[in-house]
Amino acid sequence: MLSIASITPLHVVGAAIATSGLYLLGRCIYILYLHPLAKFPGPKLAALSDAWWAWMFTSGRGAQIMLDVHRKYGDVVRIAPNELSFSSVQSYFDIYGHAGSKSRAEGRFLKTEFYDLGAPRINTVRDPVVHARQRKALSHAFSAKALRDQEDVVQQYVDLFVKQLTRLGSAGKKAIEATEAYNWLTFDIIGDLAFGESFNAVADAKTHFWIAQIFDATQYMLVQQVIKRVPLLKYVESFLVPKGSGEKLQIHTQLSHDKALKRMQLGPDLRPGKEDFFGHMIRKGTITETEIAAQARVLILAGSETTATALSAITYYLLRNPACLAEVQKEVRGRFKAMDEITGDSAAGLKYVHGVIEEGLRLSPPVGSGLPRHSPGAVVDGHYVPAGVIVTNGNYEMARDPRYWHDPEAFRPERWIGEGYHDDKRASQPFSTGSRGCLGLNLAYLELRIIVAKIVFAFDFELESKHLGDWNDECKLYALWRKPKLFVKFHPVVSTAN
Ligand code: HEM
Repeated sequence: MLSIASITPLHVVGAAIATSGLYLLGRCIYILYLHPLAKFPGPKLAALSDAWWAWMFTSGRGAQIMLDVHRKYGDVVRIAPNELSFSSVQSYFDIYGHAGSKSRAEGRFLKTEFYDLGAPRINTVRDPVVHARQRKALSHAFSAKALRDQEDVVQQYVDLFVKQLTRLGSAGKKAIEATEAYNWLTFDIIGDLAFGESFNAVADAKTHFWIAQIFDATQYMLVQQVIKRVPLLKYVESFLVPKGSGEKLQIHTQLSHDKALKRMQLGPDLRPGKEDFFGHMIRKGTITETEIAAQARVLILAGSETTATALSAITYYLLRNPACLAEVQKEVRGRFKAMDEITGDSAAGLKYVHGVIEEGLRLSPPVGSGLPRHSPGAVVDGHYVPAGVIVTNGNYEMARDPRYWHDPEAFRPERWIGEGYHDDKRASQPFSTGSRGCLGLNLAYLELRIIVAKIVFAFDFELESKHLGDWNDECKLYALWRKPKLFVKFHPVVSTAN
């Protein structure tokens, strides 16, 4: 027996270690066997600590890792002590579809604190009442009339883009890096609709300084969210974010304010009688310069990067599937005699183009991560999920699930035509669904249809990056997809001089 007098510092340290060890052991036993989520399968490390989730999220391979864990563990996987990932059509609609059908916050799956990224804006605001107000105010910019008005802007930049592809590519002799070129185009379109002035990226054939900040700035913001959940990562932050990305975020924020101020000064009617993103609110005096800056940043990123990512994937898949490229060329060139016949309406009738777009969005969804929500205490696909548990349902996994898709890894535009292969098309949700689903969906389809139809009409494509591996393996997911270089020769088949 030890007497008090004989207790040494070593004894104290030993006792402290033993107590901590017992506590940790007790906690592990609780988390693995007694916790309300203990019955759900998943990697043991994920159940024990947020570290597994942080690794998955910051690895650049998050989408593929989630695909693998669902293949291994099934439809419901515990990916953190207090988080479940689902992967079924039923769970997708249980989680994201709910919000649309309920008028009060109660019973809804609301966005989690992961979305707390500075001033609350349309895609990050968590309070459902504030969100509904913001969405209603912005919805004018996405009405059917606004969309018709916006088509002129889209057409103007697409036509310039087609000319630039001919010029820069010396009529097909030189390869063009398509992922960057698509960014010029989609950022110019959205920049014009948001700020009333182009970034001039297509005209200058150069990524605008403001846009160049976005990728690193977004990665930086997301890593800060991961650090909030796993504070120890602060010590290795420099390995998780590109150098200087914190400063880039500041520059980007400042530039947004400058552009927003200019937009306010331009007044409501940028193009008389035609809607842009903010004219309606400026006219009614319901938006301030700071709010324009915040919303514009979101709209520009949400509306450009996504569409450019879809176009890059579509181009890759067409080049890797020559029979599909020939089929889409046949459809477009058979339907139109001149470029100016290609409009939002006329392109909407192109079934194969529709299939090509949907298939690109299915195989390479531009929003690649699961969208986290808090369970209100509800049943998801037959499983009761206690209140406060974080849930996601990855679209990436669902869109490659053989239960829903015939030959899921294959690019088959024809699956979207008529009965197709009898796939369950609800299993591809690139725009999400419900009250937090994409507000710009119709604008995105308008752009994609016009751009795909026009470039297929105007050019034969030739892949210069011949050694590129599988597109999704080459892309890295850091909130946004960092895409590989995709060098393409665009051979003009019609005159694009005028
Ligand atoms: C292919 C193109 C696009 C894809 C795949 C896409 C996808 C998505 C997805 C998945 C969400 C839900 C995000 C979440 O829950 O966290 C979303 C939200 C949103 N998107 Fe898109 N998007 C695209 C284009 C656009 C365009 C062109 C705009 C307009 C400029 C836009 C504006 C928005 C807005 C404002 C939200 C937030 C909606 C809300 O929370 O009420 N998106 N988008």
